[in-house]
Amino acid sequence: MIELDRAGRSFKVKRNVVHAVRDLSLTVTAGEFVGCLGPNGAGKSTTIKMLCGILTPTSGTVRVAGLDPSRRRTALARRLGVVFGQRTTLWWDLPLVDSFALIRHLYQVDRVTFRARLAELTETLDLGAFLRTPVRQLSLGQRMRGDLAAALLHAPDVLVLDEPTIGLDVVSKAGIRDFLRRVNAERGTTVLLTTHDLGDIERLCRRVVLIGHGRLAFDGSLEELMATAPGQSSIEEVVTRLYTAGTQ
Ligand SMILES: Nc1ncnc2c1ncn2[C@@H]1O[C@H](COP(=O)(O)OP(=O)(O)OP(=O)(O)O)[C@@H](O)[C@H]1O
Repeated sequence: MIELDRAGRSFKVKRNVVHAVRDLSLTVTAGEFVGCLGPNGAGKSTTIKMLCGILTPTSGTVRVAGLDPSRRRTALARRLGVVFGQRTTLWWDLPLVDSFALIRHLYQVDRVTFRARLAELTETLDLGAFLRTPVRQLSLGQRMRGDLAAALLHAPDVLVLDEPTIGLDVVSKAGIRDFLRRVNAERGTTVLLTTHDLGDIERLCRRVVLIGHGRLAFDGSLEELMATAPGQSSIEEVVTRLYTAGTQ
């Protein structure tokens, strides 16, 4: 469902070249739930942007649902849902429900299907109390639930999330995690998420990949991740050890 084959992305900054992602090969199959970790500046967001077609790789290839994201953005949009925790895709001044109506038009979802999906998402994400509130007046937790609904209204096969729980309180985080678990288990949606919150990884991800200096530094199960540092009992300790052992 997601394939990166020796993908790389560099940026020219004045006279220097920044290699944000280098030689990254990764395959995520349909129905997987994969968490992506890495220190600040490791290349996670750049990778996500290549998966969405926002950035074109400068080397290697990227495929999502069999499509080249940067060349087939419109076709890909029907198969892919994206949430950036730090930036909303909703219309700031419009009531949430109006953003959803615009998304229905953009993705050409028929009215009956749209109504059924919106009702389901409103219930599972508990959106009812603020559907008519302008997005700019929503709390961060409410806005994130709105963004998740917006990303799923067209029932994509793949959901890519860049720090979806950033800034949320423990109860909001638990709600979002529970929702994501259900989306993956019940709809079979493939999920790739980046996070700095190790609770997201522990509670959601069967597979963990770690990016350091733009390269793949680890790919395996949570148990295999823990086994990289025998004697360390918490995921925080294991990840700290990996980050300080050359991935940053
Ligand atoms: N548009 C750009 N121009 C120049 N350099 C960039 C650009 N985008 C990213 N970079 C650089 O690429 C590297 C990887 O950045 P990226 O945002 O992918 O990291 P990240 O793993 O998502 O970090 P964080 O966890 O802090 O969000 C960094 O050194 C960053 O400064």
